[in-house]
Amino acid sequence: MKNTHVISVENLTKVFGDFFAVNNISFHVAKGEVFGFLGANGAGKTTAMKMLIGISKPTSGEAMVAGFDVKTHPEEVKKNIGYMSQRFSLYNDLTIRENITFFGGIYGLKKNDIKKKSQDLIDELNLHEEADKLVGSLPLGWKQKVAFSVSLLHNPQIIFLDEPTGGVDPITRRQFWEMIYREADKGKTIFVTTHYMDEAEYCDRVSIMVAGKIEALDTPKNLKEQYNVASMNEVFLKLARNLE
Ligand SMILES: Nc1ncnc2c1ncn2[C@@H]1O[C@H](COP(=O)(O)OP(=O)(O)OP(=O)(O)O)[C@@H](O)[C@H]1O
Repeated sequence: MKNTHVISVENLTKVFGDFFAVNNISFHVAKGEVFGFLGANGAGKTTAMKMLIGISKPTSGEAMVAGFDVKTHPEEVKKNIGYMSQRFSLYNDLTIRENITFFGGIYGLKKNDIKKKSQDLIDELNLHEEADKLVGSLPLGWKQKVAFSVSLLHNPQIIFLDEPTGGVDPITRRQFWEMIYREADKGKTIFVTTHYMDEAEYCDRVSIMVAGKIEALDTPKNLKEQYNVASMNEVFLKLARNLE
């Protein structure tokens, strides 16, 4: 049963000057859940995510991530999570194998462990021909798949993905989501932001942020029923329109 909360957020708020970028949000995410974190541009998703990964101090409120308080134990939070941002890419001038070795070192893995993990990753992604090519020569979709695998090298409990598939073609996006499901099946928790509404349909639950607040949070099925529409895209549009 998915009943253990690995992310617990209570009244989390971030204020810049007198602007509430994140305004009193509360939610829980269960172990093994694929949790979609949606919102229009500027809704506050990245600001919220930065607090959850321990790199931005909340103005007020609480967040426990992987068993640690983001305010008092941000370093422990970082050790227990993986993070991949849309703009994070690997080093273009290193090969795939060199990137894995480099990031494995940063994550503090032992030499033998890095060797084994790089081989596993190359096998899993079927990258035998590309492993010793410069990452810069790979298509974006491949880079993002490798970046996702690299964010898992230190075996984190939770993986935060900030628009991981932005600009990636639909087939590669589908493959990326297959990777996400594989990790969720292994008990990893996935916290993912996306602008693609087909991807929102793949999440176990989805929250929708509007102007710093969570306006809706439920399974895609329940949200569609609640708003009496056929797709998550329409749910999203209804919520965004309500604001206007
Ligand atoms: N360091 C900062 N100082 C002042 N304002 C900020 C800062 N960081 C973010 N903001 C503002 O907070 C609001 C929310 O930004 P945020 O990046 O969290 O939105 P988002 O939902 O992630 O949007 P996007 O989908 O475009 O990434 C925006 O109005 C942004 O300008």
